Amino acid sequence: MGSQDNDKTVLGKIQYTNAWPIFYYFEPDSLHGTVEMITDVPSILNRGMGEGQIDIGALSSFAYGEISDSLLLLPDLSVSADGPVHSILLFSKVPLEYIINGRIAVTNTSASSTNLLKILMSKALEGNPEYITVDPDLSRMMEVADAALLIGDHAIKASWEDHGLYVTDLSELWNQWTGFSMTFAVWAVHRDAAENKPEVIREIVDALLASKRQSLSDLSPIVYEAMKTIGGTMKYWQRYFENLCYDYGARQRQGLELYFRYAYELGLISHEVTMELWQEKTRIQVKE
Ligand SMILES: C=C(O[C@@H]1C=C(C(=O)O)C=C[C@H]1O)C(=O)O
Repeated sequence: MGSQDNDKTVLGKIQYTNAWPIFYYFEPDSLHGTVEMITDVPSILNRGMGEGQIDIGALSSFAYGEISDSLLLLPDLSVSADGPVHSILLFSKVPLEYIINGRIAVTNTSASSTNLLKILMSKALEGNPEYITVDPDLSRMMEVADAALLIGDHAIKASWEDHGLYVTDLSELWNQWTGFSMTFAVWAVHRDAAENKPEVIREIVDALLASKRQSLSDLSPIVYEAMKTIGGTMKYWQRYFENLCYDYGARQRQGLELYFRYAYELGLISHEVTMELWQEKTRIQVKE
């Protein structure tokens, strides 16, 4: 697996604002290796990782879980929230408890959030709704369903509209129900790319970590860019980015382990997920 061209490394970048801090100062042209970027919504990147066109980069945590055997998790990188996330939102005509056996339209851009919804509906609310997967367009979704799940910038823009719908933040619901944090995106590398070109991968990981550090030390360039391209106020974006967590430590790992366990119990993932860090693998290789 991985891109067939050994001189080129293909990197997946999530186009939503929630992932910007990790990519904002990442400049592929400044690296020694040749790195090609593919920027898209999570579901497209998930497929690229799964089919091997993408070697390294961001993907839905759920998609990582599905193919964890062929991937290694990159350290200290994620899009997580320990409570509300503000951009994984279920819009409904009536309060949540009345739609647990209804019809829910879910965005075709997601994997983690659609499966989080299934876990919450089934295990927390003991419901069994019908799901339809469609383009992320709130008014169209509400024409064909009782509720609509949007993620990323689609959810953010819809949350600013005056549509009179109930809004449930799925990350907040997960946190209230389990007490755990939720990780929506992780960064991972194909095992063969990690093995065949360790220097390039090391350089990419260092550059992503450096971008994250620089972004978080002063959010204002990202905040202005978000205002310019998406809209909204400075205060909104400052709070939005400050509320997200970009780390991947014990807290995020525990939340993700629980999420994968529930996904397995419900048959959403066909196997139990074992998470292996790229760093651990490198250390083992160094010792050998
Ligand atoms: C926080 C978010 O997380 C995103 C949600 C994803 C999913 O549902 O599969 C994937 C990547 C994340 O960037 C968001 O979209 O708002």
